[in-house]
Amino acid sequence: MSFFDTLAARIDSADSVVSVGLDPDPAKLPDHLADHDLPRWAFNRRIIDATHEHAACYKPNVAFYEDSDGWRALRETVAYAHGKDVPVLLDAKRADIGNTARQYANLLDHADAITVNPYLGRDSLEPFLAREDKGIIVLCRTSNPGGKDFQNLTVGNDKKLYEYVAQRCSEWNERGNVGLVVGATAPEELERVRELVPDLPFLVPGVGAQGGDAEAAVEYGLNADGVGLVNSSRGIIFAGEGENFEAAARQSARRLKDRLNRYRD
Ligand SMILES: O=C(O)c1cc(=O)[nH]c(=O)n1[C@@H]1O[C@H](COP(=O)(O)O)[C@@H](O)[C@H]1O
Repeated sequence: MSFFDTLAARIDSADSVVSVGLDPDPAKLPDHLADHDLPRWAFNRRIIDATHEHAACYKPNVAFYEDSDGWRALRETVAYAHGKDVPVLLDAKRADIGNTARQYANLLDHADAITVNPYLGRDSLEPFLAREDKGIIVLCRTSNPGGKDFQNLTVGNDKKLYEYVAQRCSEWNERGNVGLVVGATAPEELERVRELVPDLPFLVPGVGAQGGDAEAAVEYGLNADGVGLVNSSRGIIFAGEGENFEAAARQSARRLKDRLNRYRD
């Protein structure tokens, strides 16, 4: 089964397009988890318990796990999410020259989908694109303020770089496994990318802590089949503090789900 078929089924069963970002910043973890063998895993387990019924997907960003305990915490987290029937999108933003990219693509042995960056070109993505059953989600127009520095430059005669990226990715979607990252903080670009590539599912980060446009995220982030994801990380996992942080996370995930569902067909 392809990643997007799995995701479509999950969106349907959870009635949700919420991607819960698992970015367990060690500086923000509740004190009572500090003595745990793997505090990030202890935190994620509680977050997953609290939010899984509202989650279409979990999106751990590997930046929060790139140390020896972190990789262990990530492995436990992925297995636990799968145990709740929720797919996992590894936010790694990788790509490199061919032989290195082949190694990076092995990350997909541990997850259902991955984010990659397109700036080294087609061959740098090929080892990822070859994984037919996995989702390959390519950065197109990112949500950060500097997203416009390069991505909005006009290249060639009349197109923005992010527009080229969208069109190339659509051509590279020979196996039906490609999606795009387009931030909710750039609603005009989001609308434009949807116009250019009507069929690709988008991962739309930037709602919640970054203040992006939730309505645009749903209107343009989902394809005609209603497949796509709207991610919030800090806005959900750090909604509360202290011993009862899970309750606030649950409420925040449910609220985001309900809010986004108001804009779904
Ligand atoms: O690829 C991403 O997920 C991503 C792309 C982008 O343009 N902007 C963006 O914020 N993200 C990621 O989405 C998450 C957003 O986190 P919050 O701002 O806490 O909701 C982080 O893991 C970011 O790295």
